[in-house]
Amino acid sequence: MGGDRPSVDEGLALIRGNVRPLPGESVPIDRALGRITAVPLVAARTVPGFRAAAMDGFCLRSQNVAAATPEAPVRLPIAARIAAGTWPVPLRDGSAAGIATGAPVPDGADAIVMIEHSAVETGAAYVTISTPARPGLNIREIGEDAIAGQKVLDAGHVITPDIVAGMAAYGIGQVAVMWSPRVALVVTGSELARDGAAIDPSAIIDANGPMIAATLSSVGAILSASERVGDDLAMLGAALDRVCATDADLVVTTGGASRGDYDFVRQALERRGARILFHGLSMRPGKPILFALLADGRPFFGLPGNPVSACIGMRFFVGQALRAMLGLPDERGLAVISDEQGRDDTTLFLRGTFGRGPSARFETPFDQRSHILSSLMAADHWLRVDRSGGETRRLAFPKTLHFGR
Ligand SMILES: Nc1nc2c(c(=O)[nH]1)N[C@H]1C(S)=C(S)[C@@H](COP(=O)(O)OP(=O)(O)OC[C@H]3O[C@@H](n4cnc5c(N)ncnc54)[C@H](O)[C@@H]3O)O[C@H]1N2
Ligand code: MOO
Repeated sequence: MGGDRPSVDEGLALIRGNVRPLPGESVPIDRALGRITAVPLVAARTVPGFRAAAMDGFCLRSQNVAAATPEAPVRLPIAARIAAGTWPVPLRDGSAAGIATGAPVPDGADAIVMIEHSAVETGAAYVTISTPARPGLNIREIGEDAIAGQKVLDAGHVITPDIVAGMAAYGIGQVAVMWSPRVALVVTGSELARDGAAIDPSAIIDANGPMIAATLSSVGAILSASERVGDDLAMLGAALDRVCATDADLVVTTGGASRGDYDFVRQALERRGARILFHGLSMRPGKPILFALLADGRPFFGLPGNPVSACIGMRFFVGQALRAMLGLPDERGLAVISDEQGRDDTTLFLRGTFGRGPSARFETPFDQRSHILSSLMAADHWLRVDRSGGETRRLAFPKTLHFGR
């Protein structure tokens, strides 16, 4: 491969610029978890919808207890007991009503004194209040969380359990989400066996296929078609034709991305009229990655066969395409302090971990070769190091692809 490969940032920009967002669809709230909001969420209800008690205690008029102290408590008749889920009658001046957290505050009351600052007399007809209260004390005001019609979340958010809680509270029963991307996969390699059963001595077990399937499922994308082929141009071409005939939004291969005698991915693509946007990026590992648009415009990734390189391809580059499809912004790493010096004009992706010591340095004590999966399993973050023009940038990324913020 030539020495004039695009940089990682140029590659990411090419992906962003050539992958269109998918359409949206409407789903009920109980099927929304993990999906991505396609439009801003708007509250259907005002919350709180009424003035509500924030504490268990007594609602009253603050003026009536202005002089209350533990030494000189104020005695008030108990006019009612108000439970949550009931609608109270107005409170008469000079009286108090027992009230439960979440219950509507009656007209005429402007404060709630916590039960801890009260004593109910035998017979429960009177309460003594031993503290003054300011107007509004322990009352949740109407709409202080959200007003009906108000935007409560932007488009482009992964729906998490807390967002499900908000949607339920604000009366949003149905939500517009982005389609789940459908991905077709062709795993190439004559040496690949499916699992540990009776494999011949030169065979290895397919790691990339399961990794790709798992990555997709972890972000709510769908592995919609999957094939395995040996290193043979005709067989690869036929497999590509089959998966491209499906409704996949994106096609991925692993292996055969380099330039050896058995590396046919590029040839098979070119014969099918694909437009290669890059083949090789200035990075290590994962350098031979290929990104193309199929003749019909769908995006295609040829991931290198080395398992760590394939992981990087999925994590950062297929991940970028999925982000573009889902209307999500580019990912931003976290600037960290590390001893890694990088290499001029080559991005390094290093397996690492945040230091456990007080120095807060990012550490990279792992075997960084691209066939060593054990070190990738042990690491918890990627460190991306870019050095150019005397400047070094070090950014940490969570090891696993995710679309949260
Ligand atoms: N002369 C050159 N040789 C290589 C170059 C190069 O530039 N010039 N690049 C190296 C780099 S970097 C990488 S990465 C690999 C890319 O290889 P390919 O994409 O062509 O993949 P293969 O040759 O098929 O396999 C490479 C390696 O990975 C193993 N492999 C393949 N598929 C799987 C899988 N599904 N699960 C687990 N392991 C897999 C395969 O057995 C090989 O060991 O090329 C270098 N060579
Ligand atoms: O970059 Mo390859 O991806 O070194 O093994």
